[in-house]
Amino acid sequence: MTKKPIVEMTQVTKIYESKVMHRALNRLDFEAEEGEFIAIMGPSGSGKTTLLNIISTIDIPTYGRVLIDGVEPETLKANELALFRRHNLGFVFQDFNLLQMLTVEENIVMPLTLDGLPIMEMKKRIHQLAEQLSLSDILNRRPDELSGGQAQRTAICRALIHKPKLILADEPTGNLDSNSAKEVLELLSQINEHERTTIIMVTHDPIAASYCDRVLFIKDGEFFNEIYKDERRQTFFQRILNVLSLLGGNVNDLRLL
Ligand SMILES: Nc1ncnc2c1ncn2[C@@H]1O[C@H](COP(=O)(O)OP(=O)(O)OP(=O)(O)O)[C@@H](O)[C@H]1O
Repeated sequence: MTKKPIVEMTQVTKIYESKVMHRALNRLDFEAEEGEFIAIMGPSGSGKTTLLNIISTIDIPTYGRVLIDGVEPETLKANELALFRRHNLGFVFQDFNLLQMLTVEENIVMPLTLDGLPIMEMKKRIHQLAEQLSLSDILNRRPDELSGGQAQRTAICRALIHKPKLILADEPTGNLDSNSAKEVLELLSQINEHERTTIIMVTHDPIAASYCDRVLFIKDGEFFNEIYKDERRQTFFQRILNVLSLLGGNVNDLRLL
C-alpha cells in the first residue's frame, strides 16, 4: 500500500520573541504518514509542545514549511482554518478539557452542533461511538461525576466524532492512574489500528510511548533520534529507556505509569 504523508514539516524553526529571544525549534524536519502512531519525547523545554502546537495549526513557524494533509495552514483565512481544524484534527489533552456544565453527551456532540448537523444524525453517531468507547451508560453524567479514565474516554470520543485524519494528544495519560492510563493507551492503539487514524502524542512516559510505532526524540529544539517498534512492547520500552538515558535531562521529567 502506498503511504500518504499527513504531516510534512521542512526545516521548521520557531523563535519566541519575548524579553529574550528564544529558539524553541531549530530547522526541524518531520514527516508522519497516514496510520502512524507516533510519540514525541524530550526533556522539559526541548520544544515538544511547540512542535505539537505547530502541527495542530494553533501556532505557525517563524521559518520553514508545514503541510497537513497537503494543506499549508498558514495560507488559510481564519474561518477556513477553524473549519479545517474541526474537520481534520482531533485534540486530546492531559486535563481532558471538558465543559463542566455540560453532560458527557453534550460535550461529545459539541463539535457537531457547530456544523449544524441534523439531530437524528448526531444521535446516531454519538451512540455508535459511545458504544465503542464504553460510554453508553454514563452519557447523562457531568464531568465532575466521572473517573479520570471515563473523562479521558469522553474527550477521546469528542475528538473522534468528526472522524479526524489526525489526533494530537498532549500527555493524555498525565493525570491518570496506571490502570486508566493503560485503558486509554489501548483505546488509542485500537483506534489507530482499526480506523487508521494517525496519532501524534507528546509524552514524558516511556510506557505510554511504548504503545506507539515510532518515537521521535528532540533535544534543544532539534532532532535527536528516532526509533521504530519492530518487536514486543517490552523490548521497545527498554530501547526507549536507552535513548532517554543518552538524551539526559532531568530524571523527574520521566513519569512512569
Ligand atoms: N510563548 C513563549 N514565549 C517565550 N518562550 C516560550 C514560549 N513558549 C515556550 N517557550 C520556551 O520555548 C522552549 C520550548 O518550550 P515547550 O513548551 O515547547 O517545551 P516542552 O518540551 O513542551 O516542555 P515541557 O516538557 O516542560 O512541557 C522552552 O524553553 C520554553 O521556555
